[in-house]
Amino acid sequence: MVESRAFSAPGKALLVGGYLVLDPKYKSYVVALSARMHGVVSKHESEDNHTRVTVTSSQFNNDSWSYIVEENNAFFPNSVDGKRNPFIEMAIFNVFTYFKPDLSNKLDIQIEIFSDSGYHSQAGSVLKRNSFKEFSYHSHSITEVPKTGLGSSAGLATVVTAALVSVFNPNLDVNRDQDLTLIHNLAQVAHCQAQGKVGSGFDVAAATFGSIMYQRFDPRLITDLPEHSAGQIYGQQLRSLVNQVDWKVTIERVRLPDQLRLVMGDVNSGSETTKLVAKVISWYNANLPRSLDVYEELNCLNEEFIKTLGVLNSLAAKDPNRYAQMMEALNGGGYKRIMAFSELAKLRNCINCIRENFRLITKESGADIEPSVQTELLDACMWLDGVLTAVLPGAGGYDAISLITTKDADIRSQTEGNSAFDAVTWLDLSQADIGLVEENPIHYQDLK
Ligand SMILES: Nc1ncnc2c1ncn2[C@@H]1O[C@H](COP(=O)(O)OP(=O)(O)OP(=O)(O)O)[C@@H](O)[C@H]1O
Ligand SMILES: C[C@@](O)(CCOP(=O)(O)O)CC(=O)O
Repeated sequence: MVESRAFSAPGKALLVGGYLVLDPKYKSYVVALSARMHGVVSKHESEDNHTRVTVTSSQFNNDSWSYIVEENNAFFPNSVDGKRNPFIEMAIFNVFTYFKPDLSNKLDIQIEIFSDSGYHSQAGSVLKRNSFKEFSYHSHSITEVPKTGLGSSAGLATVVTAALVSVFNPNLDVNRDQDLTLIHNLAQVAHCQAQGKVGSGFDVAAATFGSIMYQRFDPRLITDLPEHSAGQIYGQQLRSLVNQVDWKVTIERVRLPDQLRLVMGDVNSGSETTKLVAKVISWYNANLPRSLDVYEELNCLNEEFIKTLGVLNSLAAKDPNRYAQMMEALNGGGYKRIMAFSELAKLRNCINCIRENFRLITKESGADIEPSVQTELLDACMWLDGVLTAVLPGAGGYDAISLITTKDADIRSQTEGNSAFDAVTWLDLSQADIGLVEENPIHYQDLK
């Protein structure tokens, strides 16, 4: 019998810290989501004289990417049919290079990818399920299906990395921090190289560790690695970076306060983060020192927001009566009653001021971080019963919006038939703080 293993990793919403988190000195707050990316891996003896890795994503018009990997080609994956996926390629390259496996017995490694519905707009998809899981099947390839911005590429890089690590280290245990750190470091390198070295890595960190307060590592750790073609030298430096170097990254596990939850709404559009980042960086550089003042102010607001969530968290445990009154106020108590609670007022004021600063950057940089249609939508959300805050997560723009609401808030029924919310599809997902987990491979069989 062929032995399989399966892993899954969550999507993310960066609630505060967008853009600033690209600089290691600023903190961000990332919520991991119930929408997850899954990878099921099996290892066979190769039937020809090659080691092969084939990754299939049958949900997307039977997409598949097949690579031959050889030591004498410095483990650089060579596409069998010219079809390429940079995230998969860089995960294969870095895991093989790290383990430097003896490939005299040729392997045939197969990885099946499954992604939960929240990652992509669902128009025209068909559900297939078994008694454990259900997934949406699309008639188009992965690059043609609109995404919601939950970090599918980070999830993919993380599960493919975990799957391959499990092939070369059968004792892999994702409940051990040391093993998680190995996967995190390798997946960061792979994702960063595949993405063109622009991201802060918060998405890979959340895919691995779950909901976190995140401060990034120095980007030079990865950009200073030698060219891939450097072969052995690349391998030595990669192993040293992954095993020995202190990344000086802050990853502290967090959770939203009790009785609060995250609601995400897809606006069916999507934004290109790399283009937004390029515009913001050029605005920042052209407007120093004023732009630094804007960032410093944003940072104070972000820190205040993160701190106040912590205060709410302890209040829920220490003073449950007052906490219950706060939840009641949010559930339709009206503006005055909500703002009478200093912690709630603080959280709302922080978000209002953060949004104001991003509208200023939007105007001055030309990057659509909070375009006016989204301003109207977020403002409309703030009037709904049960809503504490409404933000554009991450890079902003036209990716899904994020609300923090009470657990009793019924956003769907309050917005149904209201033209202010015509553009929004509420996603069927919530926060789920856990990062990478091992799954049962049987749960992915016989989907109908
Ligand atoms: N289920 C999947 N199967 C195979 N490849 C996938 C899958 N999901 C995502 N990908 C890869 O990730 C790419 C999308 O990554 P991209 O970084 O643009 O979006 P994202 O990570 O979902 O969103 P964001 O960066 O806004 O959080 C796809 O083009 C594809 O290469
Ligand atoms: C703009 C940025 O800070 C956040 C991007 O977030 P998202 O991928 O749009 O959710 C970039 C990054 O941190 O990688």
